[in-house]
Amino acid sequence: MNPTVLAVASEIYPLVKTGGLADVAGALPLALTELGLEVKSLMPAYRPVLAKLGDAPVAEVLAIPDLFGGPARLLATRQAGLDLLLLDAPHLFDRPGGPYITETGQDHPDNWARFAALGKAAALVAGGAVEGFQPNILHAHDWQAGLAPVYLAFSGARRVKSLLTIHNLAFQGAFGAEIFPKLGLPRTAWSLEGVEYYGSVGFLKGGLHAADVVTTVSPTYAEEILTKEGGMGLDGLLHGRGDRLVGIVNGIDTEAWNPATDPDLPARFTIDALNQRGLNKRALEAEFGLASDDGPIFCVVSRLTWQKGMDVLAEAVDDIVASGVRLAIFGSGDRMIEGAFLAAHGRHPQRVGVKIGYDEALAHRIQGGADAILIPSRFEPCGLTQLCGLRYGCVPVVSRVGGLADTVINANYAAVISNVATGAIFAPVTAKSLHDAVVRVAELYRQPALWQAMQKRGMATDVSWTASASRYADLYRDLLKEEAS
Ligand SMILES: Nc1ncnc2c1ncn2[C@@H]1O[C@H](COP(=O)(O)OP(=O)(O)O[C@H]2O[C@H](CO)[C@@H](O)[C@H](O)[C@H]2O)[C@@H](O)[C@H]1O
Repeated sequence: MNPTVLAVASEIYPLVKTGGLADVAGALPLALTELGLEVKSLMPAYRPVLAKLGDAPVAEVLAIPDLFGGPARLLATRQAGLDLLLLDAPHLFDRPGGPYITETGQDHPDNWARFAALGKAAALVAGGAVEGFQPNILHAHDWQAGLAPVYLAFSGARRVKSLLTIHNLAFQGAFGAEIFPKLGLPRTAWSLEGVEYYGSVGFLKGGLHAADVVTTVSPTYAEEILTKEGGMGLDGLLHGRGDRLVGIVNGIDTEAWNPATDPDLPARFTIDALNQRGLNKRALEAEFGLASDDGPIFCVVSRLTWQKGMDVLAEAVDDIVASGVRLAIFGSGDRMIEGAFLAAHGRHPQRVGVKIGYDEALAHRIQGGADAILIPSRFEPCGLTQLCGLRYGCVPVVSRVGGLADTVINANYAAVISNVATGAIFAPVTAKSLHDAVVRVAELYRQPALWQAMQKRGMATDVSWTASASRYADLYRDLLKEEAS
């Protein structure tokens, strides 16, 4: 049986994005479609999403008279090659602020209802509520879609198999027990096998139990979340899933991230015309106000948070500068960390360039001009920026965690002499070991033949979705076979 997939996510690039989840939810369906699968993606019709639709034809395909306190409908449309179902529920989604937080940075107080509504709508679609579309696979992403497999399981629609993908176990969607009666789930769902989680309602927890298969975004992260340190309280449950927990690394959209055609780059380049990259580096120096010299520029494109180890980088900045390299730091997040980087810029105006903000085009210009990208994450389910770095000849320097360890080949002695290294891996995540890694990589940079070979190997690495999308398709097929047998 060919899989027909309903993908459910709270953010999808290019419609709305707060992080890597949106990239995956935007790119995986396209890769699956290339493999011949039918995929529709369900997401909330946030105010800016509706504003972005422009002239695209939109059809109402389902009316839901009361969905958590107001009327809702599903709108079918196409955007950026994606077949979309938008959950239009104005009382939940037509408001200012981001997908999860208000304009003043607080969680929307009714997030439980907003994302329960997403899960409920997904189960309705899986149950055949949209004429002409009967999925046999429901693929939910992260806690915001965590209740989709739960509603599905309790709806009795056993013909549809479900997967839940964990993009980040740190976000679990836990809410007070008082919301349970409002979820419309049977009483039996208030249990260890249901949504009950240490006396509260756990959206992710419920989904991890209810889904037929749980996946996460790299094999190493799939192992890490089985440990006490990495499991964030869910390791016991995940252990219980046995071989129903699978790690599949992410890819990136290699059309959007193509240095040969990238409209955002001052100079486009290829493996065979790598010297063109130098123009981007000069432009980057100018953009970040860095002194021009023949040493390397290490960059950051990241949420500036504890997860990403950005506080550790802030601690290491002075030593890194003392070793002769320059830094171009871009991102936003934790105010303290932003402040620490701005202060470092104050101390070393021409050695540390800092920009606070969010800008896709600038992310491309940085990856296309810097020599190396620093990713000192404390944990990293997969990571996408190291994949972009590989593709753009921006050598990744990463901590040995999660998907970072799975996608970069460390330039240790053996890897260097056998010509397989694509970057550098360090551990533990401390200022000292990060600094040591920077020094080690800067030494490699000073050996141009070796360095260029490493850049080229990175650029030749397959970071597309092709292989991973096939693995998801195989998983779907295996699940459907179980159903048939
Ligand atoms: N200031 C800025 N301006 C422009 N673009 C910026 C930016 N800061 C970050 N980005 C972009 O946002 C994305 C972030 O990707 P990450 O893999 O770091 O995801 P994140 O930690 O959000 O998500 C979680 O989900 C993803 C997807 O599964 C996992 O890879 C990851 O490990 C997990 O933590 C990248 O596309 C990056 O280029």
